[in-house]
Amino acid sequence: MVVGIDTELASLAIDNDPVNQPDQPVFEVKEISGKGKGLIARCDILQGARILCEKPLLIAHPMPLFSLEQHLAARLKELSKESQRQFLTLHNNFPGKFPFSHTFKSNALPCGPGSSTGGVYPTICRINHSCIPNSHNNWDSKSGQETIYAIKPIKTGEEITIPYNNGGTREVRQASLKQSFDFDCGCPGCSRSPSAIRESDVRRKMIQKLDDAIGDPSRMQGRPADSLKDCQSLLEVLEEEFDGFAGVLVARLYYDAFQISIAHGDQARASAFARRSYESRVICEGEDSPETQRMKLLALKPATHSSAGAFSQKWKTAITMVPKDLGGAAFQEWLWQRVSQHSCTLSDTDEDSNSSDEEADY
Ligand SMILES: C[S@@+](CC[C@H](N)C(=O)[O-])C[C@H]1O[C@@H](n2cnc3c(N)ncnc32)[C@H](O)[C@@H]1O
Repeated sequence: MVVGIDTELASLAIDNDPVNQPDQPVFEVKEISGKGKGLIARCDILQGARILCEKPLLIAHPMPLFSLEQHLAARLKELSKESQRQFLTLHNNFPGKFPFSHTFKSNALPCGPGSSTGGVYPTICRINHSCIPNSHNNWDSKSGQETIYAIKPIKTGEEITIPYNNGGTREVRQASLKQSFDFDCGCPGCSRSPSAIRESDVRRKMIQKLDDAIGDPSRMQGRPADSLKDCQSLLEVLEEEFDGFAGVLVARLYYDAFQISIAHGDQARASAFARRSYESRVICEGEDSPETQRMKLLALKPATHSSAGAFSQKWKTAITMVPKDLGGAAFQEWLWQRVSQHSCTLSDTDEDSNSSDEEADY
């Protein structure tokens, strides 16, 4: 059975409001062996719960060290005594000359993905890095705040962690953390046995390879079924490497699957992929984040996307064709149907770009 517009989604607003009361934080700041201070959960925290939300003490754009020192000194004077104390007691990896700049650099988080503007926060900057993080940090441009959401269930006593870098093999991650923050990562991912690290490195390389292939527009145009297959494979590798939900990486891959589908006219699957991206974003950033809301809108109206039908209409479906009565496994089968019809994988050689794609309406 198929039904019309997804009224369930239209009225859906997933509630993951703060678990955190000002007088009862769900974490405590503690000394952690080999890492300085860190945040430890004081109770079990549910996946998708908002752990913390803070305004920056200071923000700064990239500038030479000397100018940054002057800029920070001036801004610091404008802060309350308590905020000054909070900044001055943050970790400094490079003590000595330029204390304000080096404290800033040891702690700053980008104000949004890819932003060169950085911000420092009294408590969020106590959160240590993990290559297999259990939390996600996100800049909310509307409220001008950084938020931290639990992307996995966190047990009482467990450390709350976020990723400081973009991944890669252990060697690549260690080198980038050393260069940017001057520390040797001691997270669970980096402390695995040599054989487990080798296996992890193979997965990390596969993640990179699949990501590159998915982002290739000519492949998306000429061999969309293979691009979708790569999305499905990426999902599996991410789950294995990240011990379950891989956070925003999953939201992004569903958005890629959305784009592949909608560019070939498949509104039904595009809507279903956007919905999954929306649900993943809610876990990572909450219901009200702009990206979450964008995914929700695309799930409801996939044809409004700028690349709708841009490559072809050969997979054309109407949004009303999303099956409503299929259970988990059967829905999965329907969702990735175009993948299972085509056995080609990343390792296969390139063939005639359209040879594996059918001209059929579903
Ligand atoms: C933003 S601060 C985090 C809070 C810091 N631990 C503190 O005491 O305030 C970043 C610093 O914490 C330490 N750190 C963070 N993650 C770590 C990890 N995975 N392994 C070892 N040290 C880590 C490093 O010294 C790093 O430069």
